[in-house]
Amino acid sequence: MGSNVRSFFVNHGQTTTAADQKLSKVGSPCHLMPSNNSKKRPSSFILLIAYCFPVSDAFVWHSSTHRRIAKNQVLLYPHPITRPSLEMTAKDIDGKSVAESIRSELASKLASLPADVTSRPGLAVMLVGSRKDSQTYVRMKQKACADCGMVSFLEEYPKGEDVTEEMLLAKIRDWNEDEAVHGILVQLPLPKHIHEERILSEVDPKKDVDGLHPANTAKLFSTATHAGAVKLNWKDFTSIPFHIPCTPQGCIELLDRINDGQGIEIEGKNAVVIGRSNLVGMPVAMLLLHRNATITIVHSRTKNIESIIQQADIVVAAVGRANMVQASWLKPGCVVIDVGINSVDAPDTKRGYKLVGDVNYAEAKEVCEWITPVPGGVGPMTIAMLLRNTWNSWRRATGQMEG
Ligand SMILES: Nc1nc(=O)c2c([nH]1)NC[C@@H]1CN(c3ccc(C(=O)N[C@@H](CCC(=O)O)C(=O)O)cc3)C=[N+]21
Repeated sequence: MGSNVRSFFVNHGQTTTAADQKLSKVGSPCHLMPSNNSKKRPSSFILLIAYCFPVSDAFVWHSSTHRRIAKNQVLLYPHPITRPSLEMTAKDIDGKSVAESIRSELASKLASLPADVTSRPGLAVMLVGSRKDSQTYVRMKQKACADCGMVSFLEEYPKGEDVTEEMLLAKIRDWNEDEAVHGILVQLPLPKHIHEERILSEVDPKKDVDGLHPANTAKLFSTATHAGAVKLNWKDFTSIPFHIPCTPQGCIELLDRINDGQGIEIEGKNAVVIGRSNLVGMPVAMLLLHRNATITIVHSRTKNIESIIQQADIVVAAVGRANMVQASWLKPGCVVIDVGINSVDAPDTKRGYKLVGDVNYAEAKEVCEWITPVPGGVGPMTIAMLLRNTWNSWRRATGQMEG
């Protein structure tokens, strides 16, 4: 095999042409090797084909089984021998246990406060309407607070349709003044007749533990330092003197903690974010940018979405469409952070539904190196980051932390 040879194809007719086109789109030069002329094929190659091997950054596409290959799709498949660091099946990123350790760290910090510090971090949650999922999330947040020794306050407006913006604004002003409240969270979505941005803008930015106030968003989307001459340290969220949305923070925290706490290098990597919401897509792209990744945001109007994702070292999926991202869209060895929480019917389960991500997990696991499961991935991190934001807010308010 010459070192200039980067990709091989075994010709299996039409599909090879599709593969060829797709690979050239990805920018990988390919060499066709006709399989209908078996005499020309070195015998060792047959074994290699069976493994679908890459030679450094080159790939042989295994088409003979047609197993994971849908019409017009190419599967780029890593070989374990030529890439020793790559295992055939991805490792799960255990968000649940990372979140648990963050929560217990917070709990022990709170438990070991000096006796004269009697104040405790307080989180106020506003729940408007009677969505079942929102109720569940709010309950989880309150329990998380109690578990680690924080105080929580709940203001519920079950009849969402009767609520006026003025009522909500008045409550938020109360909380802004209340010294026992260090974090304010308005559970989203709000009923249609309520102007979401108007409500979120009323929250004191210092208490905006969701990081959704325009003042906090602006700081996240800026390259200014905000800390006088001191450069912000994007590797330590606790040192950042404003609030950052919880789910995006959780995504980065996971990237930093995988691989037995060593994390993976973000700098210089191609990161593709799928989705552009205020809550996740846009802020997570900014966080990746601050960590010197090259970012691309793809969305419903993006052309050639698959070939863009195929170039990603890091994929963050945050669209809310069950199993949208297929294994064939992923570059072998990439890291997948699946933010999607979609419920799909599952009549044989107790709840009658189950949660799945935006990524086709079972298939993707065979291609990428690391992947977050759903549930048990990003979800629990969101809550852990909310607690940490509330803790930081309290420390700043009580003069225990600069900034
Ligand atoms: N202002 C605001 N802030 C939010 O942070 C916010 C919001 N609105 N609206 C809705 C989304 C959703 N969200 C989740 C939090 C935890 C899990 C979570 O812990 N999920 C578990 C499973 C939970 C289950 O089994 O139902 C998991 O993924 O393992 C999921 C989703 C916060 N959100």
